[in-house]
Amino acid sequence: MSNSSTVRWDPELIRRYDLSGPRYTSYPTAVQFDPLLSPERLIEAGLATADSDSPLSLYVHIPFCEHVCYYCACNKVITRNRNKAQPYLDTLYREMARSAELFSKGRLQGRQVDQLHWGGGTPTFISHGQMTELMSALRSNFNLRDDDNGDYSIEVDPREADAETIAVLRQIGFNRISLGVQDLDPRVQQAVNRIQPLEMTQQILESARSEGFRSINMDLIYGLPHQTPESFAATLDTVIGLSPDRLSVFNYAHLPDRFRSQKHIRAEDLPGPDAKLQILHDSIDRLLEAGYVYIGMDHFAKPDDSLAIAQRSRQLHRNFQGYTTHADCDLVALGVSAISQIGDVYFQNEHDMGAYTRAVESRASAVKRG
Ligand SMILES: C=Cc1c2[nH]c(c1C)Cc1[nH]c(c(CCC(=O)O)c1C)Cc1[nH]c(c(C)c1CCC(=O)O)Cc1[nH]c(c(C)c1C=C)C2
Ligand SMILES: C[C@H]1O[C@@H](n2cnc3c(N)ncnc32)[C@H](O)[C@@H]1O
Ligand code: MET
Ligand code: SF4
Repeated sequence: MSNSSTVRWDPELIRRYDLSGPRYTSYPTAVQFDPLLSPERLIEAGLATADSDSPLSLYVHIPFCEHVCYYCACNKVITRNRNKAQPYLDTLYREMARSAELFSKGRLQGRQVDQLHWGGGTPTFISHGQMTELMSALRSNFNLRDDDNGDYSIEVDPREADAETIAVLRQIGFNRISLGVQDLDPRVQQAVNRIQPLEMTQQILESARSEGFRSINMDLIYGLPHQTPESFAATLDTVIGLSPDRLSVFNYAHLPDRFRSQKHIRAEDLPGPDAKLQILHDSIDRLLEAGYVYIGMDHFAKPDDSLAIAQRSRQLHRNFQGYTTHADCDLVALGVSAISQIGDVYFQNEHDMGAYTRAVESRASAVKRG
């Protein structure tokens, strides 16, 4: 789409593609990984094609959540035991030192980190002290910017943060934030086990604004149990009233055999394909009317947001994490199940916490396949 003020809408086309296929959320799809290459050979191949001048993008995965949201398809560990965080961080530090040595030392010395993202799970599950220490460790291993000109973002669950958390995040160097909202309807929230009153989201949003975060994103999901075109329109109107800089509106992927907690969601409570299509259609119309620009896939942004500006100047790029204004970065990803991209090669870390920990303990790397 070159001209962002309108979206061409072709119901025929949509029906034709209303099939299950490999999901776009995960490019490359699993089949494109080659399990036969050893991790060492992979890393060599990536290093051989890596560009020594290109900036770096860093991703850190923090998998813990205190409560399970039934719909969730993310790689996470549900626990109330905060003592689990430190051993994981210790493993992460070990992996980090090795990754820095491989990808930011020697020939690749000093590559500037233009993009940093902490995702999860719930990154704010760890304590303020642990977050501060994690950022310091990243700074001492990689060349982080200190001029606030990088895109340094974090996923925040409003139920797991307060004004002080937001202040700490800003202080340690984050300038973008993404809030998980999903749906504001109490009935939907109940059905997905995620009770999050509007006031909670509002408070975190206000804190983020007053701390000077330059971009605030919110995640919504359509297709959740008990949603109707009317109920989702109400959620969307309230969200538009909150005026986030960006909005992600994800299509709920219901795969209960793969994501066990989705078995708590009854198929008969889900909106049917027609209702879902109506919700999507209404949402796009409503967002365009409210002045948002359609970036592509699930993403919308205000016209003055860097993604929208990049789209107009044709500088918009997509990697497997989503849209980005950074074309040329190699991506170094740390943590359980994280995926890196160095030169022409993708690497995936061990998915399972035990396997990840053992791999880092024995060889300081958890790359499983690429
Ligand atoms: C942070 C949350 C999410 C991530 N992925 C999804 C969410 C909500 C969505 C998702 N990811 C996968 C599926 C399954 C679909 C299927 O066809 O089976 C769904 C609904 C699987 C998946 N995700 C990634 C890969 C490579 C795969 C397929 C391979 C596999 O089975 O392991 C990559 C990936 N997942 C997330 C991110 C941020 C990401 C890329 C960096 C998290
Ligand atoms: C990272 C974001 O992924 C979205 N998310 C989590 N699980 C699913 C799913 N099964 N289908 C679609 N989106 C999902 C949430 O909106 C979360 O905030
Ligand atoms: N766990 C956070 C939330 O649900 C971030 C998005 S989901 C990985 O709000
Ligand atoms: S949506 Fe976020 S908070 Fe909920 S289970 Fe998934 S990762 Fe955890």
